[in-house]
Amino acid sequence: MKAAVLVFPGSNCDRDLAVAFRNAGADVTMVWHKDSRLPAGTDVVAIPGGFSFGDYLRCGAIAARSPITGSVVDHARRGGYVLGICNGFQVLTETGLLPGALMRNAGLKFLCKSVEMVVGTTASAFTAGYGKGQRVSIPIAHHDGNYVADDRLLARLRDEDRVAFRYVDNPNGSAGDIAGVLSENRRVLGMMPHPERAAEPAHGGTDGAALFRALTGALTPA
Ligand SMILES: NC(=O)CC[C@H](N)C(=O)O
Repeated sequence: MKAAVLVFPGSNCDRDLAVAFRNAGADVTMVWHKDSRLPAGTDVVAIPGGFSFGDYLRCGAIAARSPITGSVVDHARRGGYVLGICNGFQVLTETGLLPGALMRNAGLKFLCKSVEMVVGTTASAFTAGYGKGQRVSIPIAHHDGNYVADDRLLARLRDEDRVAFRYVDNPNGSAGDIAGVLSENRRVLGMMPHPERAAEPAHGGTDGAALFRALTGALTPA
């Protein structure tokens, strides 16, 4: 399975994300945002956390207009997989690949801690390694993680079983306690918590590793 990890000026979780994918058995290529094409045969595009372009304008807004992003949108429209974590989730809402928006945390503070989440659905290549309703503990580190969606969108996400993760104790004001959402075809996932920061025992927790294992396993030919 081939993963392309994007790197923007200000990305700071790109190498951790690459390590998590490699440990799961993926073949990883780092891709600078000024490239306009993804490596041939890319199965998954991974958009890492950080502060792309210093979070100017809105988090992820400038990265959503980088040369590589057009190829990411094409990849997703062709049915390719995309994983956006934290700033990556913000980029995905800014491109329109995922609905809703990420606004300032309700408490207006940067939050950096581990949070409990519940797995909302196992019906995706990202979440198939968990049990439905399973509780996982994964770190967050953001100031704009407040997921905003109107009632219609919330009902739609719920009816289509697209809420991948929910906070147990909502840290940032997110609508519907949503911590991660899937696209309509279930191949694009955006999530605020960082599974790559809970992927090996030295991190203090390994609940994030199942995501990388499940995704890599699902896309690796037998
Ligand atoms: N860790 C991150 O990706 C941070 C995301 C974003 N820049 C924020 O603080 O909201």
